[in-house]
Amino acid sequence: MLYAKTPAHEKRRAFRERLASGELLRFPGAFNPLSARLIEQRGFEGVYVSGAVLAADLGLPDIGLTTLSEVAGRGRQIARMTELPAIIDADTGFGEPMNVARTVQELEDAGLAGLHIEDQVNPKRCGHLDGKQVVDQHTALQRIAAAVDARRDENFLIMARTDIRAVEGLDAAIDRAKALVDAGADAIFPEAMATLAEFEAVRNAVDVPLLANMTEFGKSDLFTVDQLRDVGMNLVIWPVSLLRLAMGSAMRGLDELEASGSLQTQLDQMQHRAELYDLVDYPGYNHFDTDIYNFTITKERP
Ligand SMILES: C[C@](O)(C(=O)O)[C@H](CC(=O)O)C(=O)O
Ligand SMILES: [Mg+2]
Repeated sequence: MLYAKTPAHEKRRAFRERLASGELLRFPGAFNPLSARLIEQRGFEGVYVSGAVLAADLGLPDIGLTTLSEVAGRGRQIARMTELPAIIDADTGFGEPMNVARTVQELEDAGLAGLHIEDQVNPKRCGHLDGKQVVDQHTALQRIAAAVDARRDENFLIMARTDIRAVEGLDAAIDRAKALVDAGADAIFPEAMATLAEFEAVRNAVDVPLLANMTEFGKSDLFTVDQLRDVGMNLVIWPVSLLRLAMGSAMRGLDELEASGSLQTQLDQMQHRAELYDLVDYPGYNHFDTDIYNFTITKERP
């Protein structure tokens, strides 16, 4: 009801404990607060808040146009809806190391369980596109050191993402991952790995938890959870997938509506009113006022 009950520090503590166990935790990307609830209801271990989705939601490309306030605001709306830990994409940290420090504190205050900061230059781009550029190692490490220094909850996860694989190759990615860990990163997000063997090579090089990005239409094949577990990954995200599914479904629905003038044939594609009301916990509001939930909804689709 209303919001999740688990306080942020407790979500972070439990998240760190699970991460330390070495298991693979699955974090689909929530494209809005309601979808975070769905991710929880469907049995996943956490929620990812994607920068690409945040930008796309506003009709913007993913090139660093969104502001820290927008990102923190959306992160807060999503994190408070679920008992699960939510980790958020902080892009390049919104500027210089001092901006990174402020970013960490804002996102901590917003109730997130952690974030990732990447080593791209500004303007950044999706990690699965060609033509990326990364900052020098010193700058990349400064960003992470500033992030680690700024957090107030030691369980707030500071993950370093490196985009260097697509620019300078796997050896450079391994070197940078090691340096980022030495700078204090709690976890590494090796972006745009081409094969499972590449994930495995990073696994063999560092001891901290590793994240695999299973974004569609990118540089990585869509490996299964079992395959990623076998090569020692600890977190997997499907950052934009729910938005892609929802928008694909919306496109087909609109085409049908435009063509036939009715959505009657689409009902079985839709979340039923009863499912929606269950997700937003209508019955729970009787706690305040028993006049609120005093109706029944038939679950059959006409
Ligand atoms: C993970 C990512 O940073 C995101 O913003 O969700 C993107 C995803 C995408 O654009 O497909 C990325 O750079 O991989
Ligand atoms: Mg991103």
